[in-house]
Amino acid sequence: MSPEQQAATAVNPVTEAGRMAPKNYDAVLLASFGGPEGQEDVIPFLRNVTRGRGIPDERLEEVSHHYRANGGISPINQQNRELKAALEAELLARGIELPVLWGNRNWAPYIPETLQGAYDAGHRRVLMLTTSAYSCYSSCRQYREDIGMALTETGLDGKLEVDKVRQYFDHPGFVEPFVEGTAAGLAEVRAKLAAAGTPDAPIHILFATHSIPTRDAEAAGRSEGEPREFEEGSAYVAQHLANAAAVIERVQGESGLTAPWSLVYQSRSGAPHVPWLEPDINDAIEDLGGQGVKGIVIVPLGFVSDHMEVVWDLDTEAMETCANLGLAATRVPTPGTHRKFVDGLVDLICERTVANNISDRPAVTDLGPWYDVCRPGCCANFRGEKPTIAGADTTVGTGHDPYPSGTSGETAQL
Ligand SMILES: CC1=C(CCC(=O)O)c2cc3nc(cc4[nH]c(cc5[nH]c(cc1n2)c(C)c5CCC(=O)O)c(CCC(=O)O)c4C)C(CCC(=O)O)=C3C
Ligand SMILES: [Fe+2]
Repeated sequence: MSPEQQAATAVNPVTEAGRMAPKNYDAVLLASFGGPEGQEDVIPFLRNVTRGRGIPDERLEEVSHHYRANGGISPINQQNRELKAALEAELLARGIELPVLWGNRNWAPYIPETLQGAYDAGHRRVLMLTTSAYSCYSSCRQYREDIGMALTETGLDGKLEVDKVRQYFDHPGFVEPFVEGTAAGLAEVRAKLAAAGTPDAPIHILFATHSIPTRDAEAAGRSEGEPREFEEGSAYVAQHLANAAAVIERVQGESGLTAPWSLVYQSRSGAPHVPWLEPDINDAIEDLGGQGVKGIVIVPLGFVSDHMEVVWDLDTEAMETCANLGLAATRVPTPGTHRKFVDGLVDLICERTVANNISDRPAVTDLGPWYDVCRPGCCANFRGEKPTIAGADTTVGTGHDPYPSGTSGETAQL
């Protein structure tokens, strides 16, 4: 460990394994992407999303139609209101007194306003839970930066402590809804093929996730100077592959159903000359059709709720590709507010809290359980470093942690 890292762990109660000792949090922050709630919101929302990200205007124009076709409304905000209510209900049922606050990256309620409101209401120690399960810049570091910048902007750095729940891609609460959905999806497509008089026709399972630039994929979940190697050179890809294999194994074990599978990508953005993860789901469907596959089960393994990227890119576009090729197809639900997912998220909160602490940290792949505190340099932002929380090398949020290393914070005063 470098002297800098040693200094960082001396002020952060973080163990070697990237764990943070349980604390007495006084609020949970449900942090999400945000989405437009009417036609007049579409363009301002897209500007917020793409600020400084080098997305061509043609792509924005195209994406605006996805929202416009839905009345200018993204389903994501309502889904988060429902998730917030479900989390509150489960916390209450377990007798845990933690309010759930909600803040978004790209639309109201915005994260800085939520944090200011939290502070004004007397909260001092907040645990952030995001609606992103995997490791990459967009799904992990960007949220850490959003908090880092919000604390700096509001002048709350050093006054309000914010930590983050680990990336939960392989938590059973996230995975099990996909297991149920995939088993049901396989049965459904098999039944459709049987009804068409081809009961034994081949089916293929496509695990779908968001494409990201290959440079971001390579930097995902990677610590500076760390020897850990990931499949296909990317923690983002490796996490999806391992999770898909875990889903397949469980589906077979529980239902006896199985089919060949592959990991595919969707929602590619950015300039055409910049390489992003491939293959695109629509290209994959065409290839499979050409190889004689007759049924497709789409599992949106990269996503937490049935938001626009799911209802447009999968339910509209990918399903249309299947229909054009005469393939029987279905799209499996995302975890959304599935009982097991909500329970799992509350378990993840309990991993971090002194009251109702859960010391067992389940993970269905051998990549996890992922880190509570990101290692130095993890998921690099190639456009320049920003203040971040929840990293071993960060200087905001927990950088001002008043607890000595390894203590629970139970008796500490703020
Ligand atoms: C990995 C990942 C997730 C999964 C993790 C997670 O769930 O968070 C995700 C989710 C989402 N992405 C969403 C929407 C958009 N993403 C965009 C652009 C981008 N996404 C990227 C990555 C991801 N995105 C990237 C690398 C870009 C390029 C710009 C940049 O480098 O930052 C754009 C701009 C237009 C375009 O280029 O498509 C939009 C509108 C919505 C909201 C949907 C709704 O409204 O219901 C959600 C949940
Ligand atoms: Fe996105």
